[in-house]
Amino acid sequence: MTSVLRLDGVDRSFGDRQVLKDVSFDVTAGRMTGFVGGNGAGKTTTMRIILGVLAPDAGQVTWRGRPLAREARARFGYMPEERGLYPKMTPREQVVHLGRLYGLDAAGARRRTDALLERVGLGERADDLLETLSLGNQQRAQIAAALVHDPEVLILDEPFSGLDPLAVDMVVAVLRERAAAGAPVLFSSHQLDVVERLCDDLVLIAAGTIRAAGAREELRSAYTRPRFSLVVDGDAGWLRDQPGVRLVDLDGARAVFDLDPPADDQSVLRAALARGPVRAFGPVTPSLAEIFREVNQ
Ligand SMILES: Nc1ncnc2c1ncn2[C@@H]1O[C@H](COP(=O)(O)OP(=O)(O)OP(=O)(O)O)[C@@H](O)[C@H]1O
Repeated sequence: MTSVLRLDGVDRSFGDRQVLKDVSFDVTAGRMTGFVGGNGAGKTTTMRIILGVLAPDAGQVTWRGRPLAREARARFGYMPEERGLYPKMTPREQVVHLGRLYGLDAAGARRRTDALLERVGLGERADDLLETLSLGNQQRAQIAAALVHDPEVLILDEPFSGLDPLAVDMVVAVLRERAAAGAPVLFSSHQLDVVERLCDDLVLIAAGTIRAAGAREELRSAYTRPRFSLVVDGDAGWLRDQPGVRLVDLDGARAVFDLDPPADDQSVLRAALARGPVRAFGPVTPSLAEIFREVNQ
């Protein structure tokens, strides 16, 4: 796996407030990287530094091992948090216009626009004024706009906000196609369930500091404790008296617990079976939401 975009020791302050502190992470070719953090954590600021809209106070952004230059940035696709479409234009005019700005010829821009608008499900609304479209449809147009020049990298600030579940699935599919074609995709989102489903790699930021970064599964296993869940028929309260069992949650017949050595899962399962039927038993993998809460503590 090749890291193509790298941030190295990036600091940034606004006035006397430092909002990014030693931010370093990699974005890898062909992978989707989810950039996750609470409100004001520094995601947009980081993305704007990657795009060259803001300069870092210290540190650098490198692209394929070299400081990121203007020409390389022209091949980036960016979807800013504050969406920037012209309300009096139609999606078709808007996307063709952006394609031309990126250097496509008129016929190429039109061809690409038609294909993209169809792909994002806006084919039938392509000639309506943007201001008459629902927010979700405007968002679809934004996504087409970010893709019109067939960018080498995609940097997307909250690409799923305002989308209904079907539209989320559509955008997920489009982004996956881009990643499979080799383009690294960095996207921020508050929708942790979507991030969990979509990303290959994760970068977790809190208060301007990177708290965790790496492959999703590695992060998950790093945060996995020997935690189990058990569902029985009766009351699972007897678990309180099992040596080595630390109850995390008990709700009648359902229990979630951690095990301290030397207790092991099989002995707990045997103890449960000795008391009656066991309906479910297994290890609990932490959700991204739980990991997120933990790194924000
Ligand atoms: N131009 C600016 N001037 C002053 N402060 C700023 C500026 N831009 C951002 N900030 C501050 O920097 C911090 C990080 O903001 P940023 O927009 O990067 O966070 P974020 O993670 O994108 O948040 P959200 O998820 O709420 O969009 C915030 O406290 C914000 O108020």
